[in-house]
Amino acid sequence: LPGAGPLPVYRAGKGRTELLFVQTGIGKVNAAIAATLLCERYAPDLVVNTGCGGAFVGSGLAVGDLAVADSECLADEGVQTPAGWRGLDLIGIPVYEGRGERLFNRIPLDRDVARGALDLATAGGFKALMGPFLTVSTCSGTASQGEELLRRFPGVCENMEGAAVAQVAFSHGVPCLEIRGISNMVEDRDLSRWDLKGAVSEVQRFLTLYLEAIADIPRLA
Ligand SMILES: O=C(O)c1cccc(C(=O)CC[C@H]2O[C@@H](n3cnc4c(=O)[nH]cnc43)[C@H](O)[C@@H]2O)c1
Repeated sequence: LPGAGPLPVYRAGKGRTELLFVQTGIGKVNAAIAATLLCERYAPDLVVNTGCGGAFVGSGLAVGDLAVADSECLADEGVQTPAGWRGLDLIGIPVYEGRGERLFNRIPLDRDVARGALDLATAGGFKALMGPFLTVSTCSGTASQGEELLRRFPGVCENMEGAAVAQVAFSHGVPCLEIRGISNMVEDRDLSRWDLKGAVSEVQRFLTLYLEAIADIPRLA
């Protein structure tokens, strides 16, 4: 299908449902480009954002679990003041303004869609939890950075794309689901404790089930 430059769009699906796939690449800019392309060119009924993420200690999540976002957050967009970090409300300029809403750091997601995905995951035997996600530009490689982020905002896991996709979908009025496999804990960086492949394959296993459930298509696998 027509993509944008190096960003191809793949189509799949049978019956009345069309599934479009884009690999965003890492970070908020790539994610926003991909989400904008999908929303502008294809007017989807739902955007699903997936990948892996790092779980905060104390969230109840462990490596290999699934995390469903009930909201997203631009967790490092703000001001470093002598008295500590402050969010965009200090500047007073929202990242989005429209439909009676002024969004600073927190980006809403569709709670019914999130709840539906969580219920399906739980019923399907996945270990899954729902909560707020934090999006960062710098992957937290220390436990103290994780604690700093949780002083700013509540969160169960961090990632590097979610708030961008959520903001683009929200501004287009398209519901958005974000679900990630947990690849690591937010702790002092130790790659021997990470499982990127396991996290991605677990969330892909769930999404196969999810797409069969929401779309009018025969079994995908
Ligand atoms: O620290 C490293 O050397 C390293 C090696 C491989 C991959 C990474 C990543 O940070 C993957 C980033 C990618 O995955 C998401 N992700 C996964 N865990 C985290 C995290 O703890 N904090 C933020 N993002 C994470 C993220 O959305 C990226 O797409 C690092």
